[in-house]
Amino acid sequence: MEPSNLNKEQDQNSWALNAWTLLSKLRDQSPLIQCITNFVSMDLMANTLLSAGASPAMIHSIEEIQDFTPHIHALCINVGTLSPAWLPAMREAALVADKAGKPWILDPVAAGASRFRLKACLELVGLKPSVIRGNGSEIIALSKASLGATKGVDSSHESMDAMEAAKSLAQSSGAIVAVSGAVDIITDGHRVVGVHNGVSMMQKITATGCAVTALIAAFVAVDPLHALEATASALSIFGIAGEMGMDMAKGPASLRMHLIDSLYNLDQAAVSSRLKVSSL
Ligand SMILES: Nc1ncnc2c1ncn2[C@@H]1O[C@H](COP(=O)(O)OP(=O)(O)OP(=O)(O)O)[C@@H](O)[C@H]1O
Ligand SMILES: Cc1ncsc1CCO
Ligand SMILES: [Mg+2]
Repeated sequence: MEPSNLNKEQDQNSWALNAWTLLSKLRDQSPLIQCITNFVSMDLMANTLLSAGASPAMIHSIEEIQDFTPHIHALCINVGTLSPAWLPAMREAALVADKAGKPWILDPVAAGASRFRLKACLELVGLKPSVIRGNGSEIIALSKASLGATKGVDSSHESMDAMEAAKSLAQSSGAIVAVSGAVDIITDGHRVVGVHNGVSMMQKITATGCAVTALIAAFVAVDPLHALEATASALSIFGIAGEMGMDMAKGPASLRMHLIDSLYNLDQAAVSSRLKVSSL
């Protein structure tokens, strides 16, 4: 084998081992993940976290944050069905999590769809999320701080179109930035990693992006000092569950069910043989 191919294979093996180790830790530790999320995603997000081994809590009232948030292991904030009443609770939870040293992850759903949403997302970016995960259009809007040609919550860009936007957002915010798509891109502003798992039918199930953001929160909860690796691992594990689910599915509705079952049943052999991560 060519030395460069040998290096790639060793790299792949070490990514697979790391992803499996993190999933095993998650199953052992069952981290408590607070989710302040949109009405559409609550069910899929909670079930994704449960099937991976984490403990979800959809607690979003501002009255509960001072008591509850210090006890969590990570926080996921998703602006999907944002209204002015929700924003103070999001701010407060991000501040309390940060003060308690708990990682928090931002999903800037449809960031470029309106001025209200963009301003809210930019303000949340300023509250030091560990990771920002969006689709191509969301990351481009956030990085340029401008409204975009929008299809609402769906992306009108390929993830690769958002490569430079992702790097620049990571550098300006200090967060790890992940862009989902056919290839998921994960960057700290310097290093860029690509995850080549998943199936395109996942885009036909609403809130798969929201669900994988929450899964990233759970992975970062068990390895907070390596947020880039934890983020890439979560995206590859979710993608592998999608691939295995697709082998049994007849369409989006049954894929949703089989994806959750595959995530729950995932073993080391499947992770080792299917995981595809590369440096970009
Ligand atoms: N073409 C594709 N091929 C393989 N996997 C894909 C493809 N597009 C998206 N995915 C996977 O589907 C999941 C959701 O990504 P997507 O980019 O659709 O998020 P999103 O637009 O934020 O979704 P939502 O807003 O509905 O939550 C990710 O795990 C991603 O890797
Ligand atoms: C469809 C939809 N609308 C607002 S949030 C959401 C879920 C996917 O992001
Ligand atoms: Mg989304």
